[in-house]
Amino acid sequence: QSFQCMSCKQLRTVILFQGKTGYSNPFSTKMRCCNFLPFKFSKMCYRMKHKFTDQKVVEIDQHGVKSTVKLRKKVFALMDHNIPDLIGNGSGEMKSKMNRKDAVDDFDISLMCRIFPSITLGSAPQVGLYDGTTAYSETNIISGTKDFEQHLYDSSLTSSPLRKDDSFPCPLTPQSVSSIYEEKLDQVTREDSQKKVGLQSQSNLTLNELSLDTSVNCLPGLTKKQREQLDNCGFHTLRKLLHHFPRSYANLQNAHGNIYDGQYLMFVGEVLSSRGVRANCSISLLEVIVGCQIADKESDIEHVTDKVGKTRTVYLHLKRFFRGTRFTFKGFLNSIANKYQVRDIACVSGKVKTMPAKDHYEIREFNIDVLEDGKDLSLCAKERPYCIYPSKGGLNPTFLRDIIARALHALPVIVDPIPKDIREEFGLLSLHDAYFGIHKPKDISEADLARKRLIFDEFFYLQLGQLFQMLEGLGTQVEKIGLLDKYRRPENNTVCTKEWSCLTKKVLELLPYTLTSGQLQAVSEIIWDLKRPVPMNRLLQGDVGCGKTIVAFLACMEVIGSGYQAAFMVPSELVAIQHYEHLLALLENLDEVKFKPTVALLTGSIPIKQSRLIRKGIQTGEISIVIGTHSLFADSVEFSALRIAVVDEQHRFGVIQRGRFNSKLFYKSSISSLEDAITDKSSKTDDYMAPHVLAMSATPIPRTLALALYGDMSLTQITDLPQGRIPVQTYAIEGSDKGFEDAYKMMMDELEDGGKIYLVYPIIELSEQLPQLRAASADLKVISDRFPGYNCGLLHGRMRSEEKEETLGKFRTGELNILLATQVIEVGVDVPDASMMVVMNSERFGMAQLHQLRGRVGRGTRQSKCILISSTASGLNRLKVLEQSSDGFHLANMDLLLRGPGDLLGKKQSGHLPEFPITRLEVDGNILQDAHVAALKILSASHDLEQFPALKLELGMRQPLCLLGD
Ligand SMILES: Nc1ncnc2c1ncn2[C@@H]1O[C@H](COP(=O)(O)OP(=O)(O)OP(=O)(O)O)[C@@H](O)[C@H]1O
Repeated sequence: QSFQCMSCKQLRTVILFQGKTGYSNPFSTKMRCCNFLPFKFSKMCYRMKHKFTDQKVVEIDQHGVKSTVKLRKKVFALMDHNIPDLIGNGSGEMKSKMNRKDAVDDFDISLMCRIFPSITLGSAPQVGLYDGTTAYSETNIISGTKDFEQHLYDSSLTSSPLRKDDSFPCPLTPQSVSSIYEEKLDQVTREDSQKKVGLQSQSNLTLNELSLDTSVNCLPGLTKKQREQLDNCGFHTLRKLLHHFPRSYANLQNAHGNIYDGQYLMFVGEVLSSRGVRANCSISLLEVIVGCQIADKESDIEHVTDKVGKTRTVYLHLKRFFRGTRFTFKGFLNSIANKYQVRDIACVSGKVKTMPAKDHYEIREFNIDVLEDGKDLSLCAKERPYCIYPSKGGLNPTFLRDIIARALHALPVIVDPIPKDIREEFGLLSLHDAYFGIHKPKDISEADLARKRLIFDEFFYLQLGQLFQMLEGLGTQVEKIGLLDKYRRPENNTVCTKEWSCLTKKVLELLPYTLTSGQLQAVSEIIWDLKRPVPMNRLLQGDVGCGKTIVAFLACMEVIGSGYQAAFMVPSELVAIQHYEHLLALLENLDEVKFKPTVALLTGSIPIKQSRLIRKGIQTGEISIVIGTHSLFADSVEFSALRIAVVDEQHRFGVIQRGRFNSKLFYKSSISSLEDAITDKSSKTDDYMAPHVLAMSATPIPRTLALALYGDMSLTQITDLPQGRIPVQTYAIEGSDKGFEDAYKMMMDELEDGGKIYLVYPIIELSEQLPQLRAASADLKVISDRFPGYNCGLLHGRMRSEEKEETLGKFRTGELNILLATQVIEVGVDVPDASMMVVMNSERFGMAQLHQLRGRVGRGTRQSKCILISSTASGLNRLKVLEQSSDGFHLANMDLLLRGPGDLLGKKQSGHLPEFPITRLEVDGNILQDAHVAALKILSASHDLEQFPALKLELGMRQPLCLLGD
């Protein structure tokens, strides 16, 4: 394509050059120039009637095109000459056409001019970069109905099954298309469903073909672009689409009567205006005004549309602000404003704020959904929930709603892998009905039932997967039946004290206190498990200081009493040493030497020679219980007859690691030397069994969460505290000068009263980056000076193990009165007479962490105090919750309700939490129990799920988490 004296190629080069070098934003301009401008210009060159263009180009050409400078000049010349003149010199007709929106023929130069800001239109000021680009951005947004209508229209020209009659093609309005489509689809679906029922009962093949995992491509009317977009957003299958659940349901009659400031309300009304306004150079605003008819009284709601009851109109001013220069361009403002057209019927929800004018309300944080069947205002009078979908990956909710509706229609009726009798027993909808109920509920109770069914599924497959995996790991049918039996009747799973081993009973007698009923129950449950030929996998939960350690010790004694070994793993060396000493002290009083188990300590800092000896002792069976840190995992540690592995503070080790003990199988070859001294040999028949695992957690988490997270484990909770414990008095104070003075005064009172104080710091050394944080070592002198006559010590993670132990020992014996420490003391440190804790910069700690820290005091019978100093006022509110309760379970439940499971468990731990797209663990816990029972029923009927092929298939599709470790 050439243009007289200047070839099209030359022209393109010129424009590209200009694009590359001439604009202030070269990147975006370059892209636009490359893609768009040359094409448009080449088209322009065709227009021979533009004589002026002709003339100019000839004139420009005389400059020659050899040097770059000349080339640039040429372009500028081209650009600087008014383009309307260029294209329409002498053609007033053309100019007037350009002003008429619909008159733009094959070449829209005005649009091009608006896109490229340096092209000026006459003497008009330059226009914004995004101005006029609405049309482009809009075409980028997938518009389901539009494309589908197009498809319908196209297919109507061919012999489409959806074609209504022979009068096609005719001008189709969106409404007519929509209704034709619905009508036809309903008809087709009904027929299809009937066919499918028959087919499904005939062959399995059909069942697979019609499964939920059919590709979305099976949906009618999808364009190629839509398919791609669905694919990019992860909607590959019908299941994926149907599992895009509504975010909420709009109750179409929510707002009525008086409306007050701050209420969260839902309205349905008509869009009266929508505009995008540029407030200043960097702030813009979208304002949509919606007029809604609301009933004056609740009883009048039904008559909103028939106007029988008393109604009034309220005006909602929806305002959304945008900050940033790029949001102030006209194109952007037009595009956002055009999303809502006058007379659209929209469902609006948000927090209302009264405006000075009567019945006018402002909503700044709002959701607005244009109703697809919005023309029917009578919707307002129907008790009909309206699904509000979240958008995903750029797909707008309206399109998603439409496509989900199509997926529903394509859904086979018999799609449910859960047997009918199980559904009936637990009052569940069929899966088909559940999908309809959740996406197209007739009323909210139907949506509720549907939700229940889908939540049930989430729990059920998780439980089924976990139990199935456990059963797979067992060798014999007897073991499998035993395991299922255990889960089925947990209340019977206890062994009374009389039946405990002699060693356990003797240790129990040595205790300076009596066990609480929670502790007794826990030991009985664990011993019941230990007596079984199936490896135990149990989680022992309890609040800080409830006495879990002794429960675990007794469990260890039980297996040692039967001639086996025990391993006790803790998260820090400090705690390992403490437990070691505690156990030695306890066993010291054991009279009969033959009963006395050999206790060893194995941590990373034990000299190599000594640790070699210990490992040998473990291997030969001389050592019956070893307490240590993660070094117990090392491959070099081989047990002679490991029967129980206690994993303390399991959240620190993660879920997978505990499985590693399973590889340390019991070997019969070398039998413990203790064996001869033992009388109880009851359970020594099973030679190659993985050890029992008892995991302990001092971070109480609600039962539902624990079951979801550790579904493969039995759960024991100690909910009581030893007698005489007085709740710790907690004070949250601001770290002002006065706050510190108050804290120091309380500390002085405590010291004078004979108490011991922990001072907890977030860091060891002062940090330049975080000057607001107080540091332990920097404060040592300050505190020593402040409390003359009292000894202060320092404890932190960078100290060597012996130093730490020495310091803690001094604090324990009372040589030190104040211990300045970091979080090292958070877990397991037990100094029963420590009576006060002051936490500096408490806002830096999580709630669970603070509760743990606080648990270091109040472990004796003395009234203890905990002062939480916050350096920010905002952090103080959060800390106030701790002031009100010292019950870990209560705090965990509160936390779960307020923050959800992710925040409660923390990033690392919640990573192990299975995904629950619809379940809210904080409120749906009750369904978990049903799901658990149902899973047991299924597995009891068929251990390998062979009788339930559909269930097995579904289980495979859902890929439950492997929680058992390696
Ligand atoms: N039944 C009881 N009566 C009185 N004191 C008890 C009882 N059980 C345990 N204790 C004592 O309570 C203190 C706390 O026990 P332990 O260290 O076992 O708690 P814990 O549950 O492990 O707490 P943490 O998770 O904070 O370590 C210990 O000093 C222990 O000796």
